[in-house]
Amino acid sequence: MSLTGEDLINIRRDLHKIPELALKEVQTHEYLKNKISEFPQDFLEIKEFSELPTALFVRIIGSAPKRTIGYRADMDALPVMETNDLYYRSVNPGIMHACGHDLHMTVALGLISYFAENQPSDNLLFFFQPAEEAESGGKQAYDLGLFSGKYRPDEFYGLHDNADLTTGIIGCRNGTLFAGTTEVNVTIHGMSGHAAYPHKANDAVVIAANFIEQVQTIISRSIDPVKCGVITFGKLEAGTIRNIIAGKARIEGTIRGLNQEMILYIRQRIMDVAKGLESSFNCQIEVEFNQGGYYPVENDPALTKNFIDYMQNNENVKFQETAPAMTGEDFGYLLSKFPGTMFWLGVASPGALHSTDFLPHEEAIIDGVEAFKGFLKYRMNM
Ligand SMILES: CC(=O)N[C@@H](CCC[C@H](N)C(=O)O)C(=O)O
Repeated sequence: MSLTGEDLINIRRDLHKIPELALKEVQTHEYLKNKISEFPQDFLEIKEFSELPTALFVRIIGSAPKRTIGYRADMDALPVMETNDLYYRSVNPGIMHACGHDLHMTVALGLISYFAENQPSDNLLFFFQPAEEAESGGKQAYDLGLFSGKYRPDEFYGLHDNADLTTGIIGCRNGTLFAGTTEVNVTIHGMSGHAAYPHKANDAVVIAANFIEQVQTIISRSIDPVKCGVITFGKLEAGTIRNIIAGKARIEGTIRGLNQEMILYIRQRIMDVAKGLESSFNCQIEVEFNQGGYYPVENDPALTKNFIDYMQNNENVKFQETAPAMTGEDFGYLLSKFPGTMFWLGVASPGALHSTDFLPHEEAIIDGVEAFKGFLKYRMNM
């Protein structure tokens, strides 16, 4: 029997309890494997990879395949301390499914359980992907050659939950759905000293403060206001105690733009600011950039038109055309290799994505399974 709505909610709660960080999704991997082993196995294959041990492929062999349709569900959680008071709250302190990947995996399990019983006509490939929030697990899988031979999708789909959309709404747009991102790490080398003798030291905290302020003016003063860019520094570390001037500061952040040109422009301006501060503060500033697989998410024109047409014309689906978002996704890398579509699923959470009180409405899981199952059947003429 394919999974019921109640089964799906229980699965999501099980997964919610055991969040794991990027590339450490060991328990999650085991949980998924065990659950999938309970489904009929007649035309189902599970594939694991020693090169990317927490990843999992589930292939469902079609009855008369014309293509392989891929579906990606990300597995990792975030270093966030959950504040929701739930019986199924995270049991791993300081780690939380604050981006809804527990829900993404559950939707995939709902689809697998259905097609394990109702053989699809095309082949289906479900990719449980480690490391979406960091470390570019999708890119790693591609670069390791995992998508070769029978595991090569002809078209690829992926879903992300959306805290601001009404529960169950499917949101999508043709063209760019998500921004490209680049991680930026900055190390400022000043000179430590006694708090009472600033003239004999070079205060890395003051330099960091200037760096952050000046870099933020790139967005407000250097880029065309009708184009989008974001720079967020989410982590800042410096110093040891109040009365020692810090000799070193470390800043970690993320740059976002809806195209590569914007990302490269922001990178260049950050380097300009760093150079200027090196000379005005007589210090050294190291800047590292890492884009990994976080390319802009570009939905394929023809496949996405087909997807939107189906969702708009299906009376059981609530569809909304959405604007581009500045969230990032390494599914952008996979969509640069395989044509496909990424879409949103509304979960109406009171807390935002990545916040300690993110709390998606679980009924959305059933809506997500039904909407995408319907689309797959339509796509396969079933
Ligand atoms: C959907 C989502 O929240 N994705 C993350 C992706 C992070 C990419 C990279 N590690 C970075 O920080 O730039 C996001 O923060 O948008």
